Amino acid sequence: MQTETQRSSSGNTLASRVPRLEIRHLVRQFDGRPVVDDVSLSIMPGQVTCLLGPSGCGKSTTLRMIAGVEMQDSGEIWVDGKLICDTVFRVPPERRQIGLMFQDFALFPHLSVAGNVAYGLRGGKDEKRARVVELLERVDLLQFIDGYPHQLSGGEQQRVALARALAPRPRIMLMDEPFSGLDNRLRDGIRDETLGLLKEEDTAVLLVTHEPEEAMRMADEIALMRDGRIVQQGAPYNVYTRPVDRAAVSFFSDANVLNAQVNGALAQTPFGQFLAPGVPDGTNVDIVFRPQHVKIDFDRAGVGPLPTPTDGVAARGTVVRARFMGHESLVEFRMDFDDKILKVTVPNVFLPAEGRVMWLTIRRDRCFVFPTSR
Ligand SMILES: Nc1ncnc2c1ncn2[C@@H]1O[C@H](COP(=O)(O)OP(=O)(O)OP(=O)(O)O)[C@@H](O)[C@H]1O
Repeated sequence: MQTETQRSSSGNTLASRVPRLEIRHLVRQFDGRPVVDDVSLSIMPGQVTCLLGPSGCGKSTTLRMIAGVEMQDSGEIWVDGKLICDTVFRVPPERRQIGLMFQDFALFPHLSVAGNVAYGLRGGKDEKRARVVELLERVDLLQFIDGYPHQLSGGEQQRVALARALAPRPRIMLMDEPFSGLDNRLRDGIRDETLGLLKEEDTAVLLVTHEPEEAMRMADEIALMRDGRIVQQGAPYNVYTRPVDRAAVSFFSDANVLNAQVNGALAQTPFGQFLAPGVPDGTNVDIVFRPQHVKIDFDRAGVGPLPTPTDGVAARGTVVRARFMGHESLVEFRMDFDDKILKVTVPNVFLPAEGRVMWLTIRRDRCFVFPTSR
């Protein structure tokens, strides 16, 4: 039975609350191994969700099931409140109104730019031509309308591919590492341009990437995937600042780890005590913090800074290496208390000499305490 929401015309408030794309409990196994394991997510019109995770975690397989070129073992795919695929019913890929943009976007070499963009379009000649012109104008390539792919640079070809994917006004765009073939200089501009166009068209976007920076730059929401499962989902800021576990911290940046044991809901370390509320006595925990959240202080005749509530106790270390990284400096310390290396980043240029003794404190509000999983 149709719901009120499904019947309402697109654009009104009722319809806009229905996810453009919703996948429910998708599972896909290969050789008895689940590579996509109970994945669910929903994306609203005009929203960009990034499926982010390391190589082999099941991102592309998820995308292929949504596109309809791979069948799930179980689970459902819904578009605009209508079921398009479960294990018995299946709308074929060409009728799903889903656009695809992959890394090897392969324009047809024998077709002109106009021919490429018009490829998936239906309708009369004039109507098609008007849409091609409109899109080439928007990607700023109208002057190449009668040119051929081999006459264009990589970035220009990518923009033609974007115009081709957008031409039939797909409701959903699936993108699999679409920018990884481009050099850094071009990439940022094309990413922003692509995002602008997709938002204007109110397309729901699922972008697959293994690069956290790309996900942070593009996504309204990040779904962090590992071993076939979504382990965390939310706005980039939340995923970055409230990671679910140690691996989630490390996926976004370098991470330092202190090991400690909990006693009376406190973990005792050379940097002072850390709260571990609700963690039973005797539990081993990892105290995880990013290099940018360590403060460096000078040694004053063997004495460091006094303890403070925000930064805890200072611990002493010796510089083993300092490197200028462009917008920051990375300094590595060998700590007196365990002989292990801690990484610290400092804005701009800070390059203390190797062998110099200094004192480190950690911003306690930026530390994460997780039970050790080993
Ligand atoms: N047709 C297939 N037959 C057997 N195994 C497969 C098949 N397709 C994918 N796999 C396996 O499933 C796992 C997930 O692959 P998938 O391509 O979805 O990962 P991914 O996260 O997209 O990785 P990448 O970022 O490297 O593309 C991998 O171990 C892969 O080898």
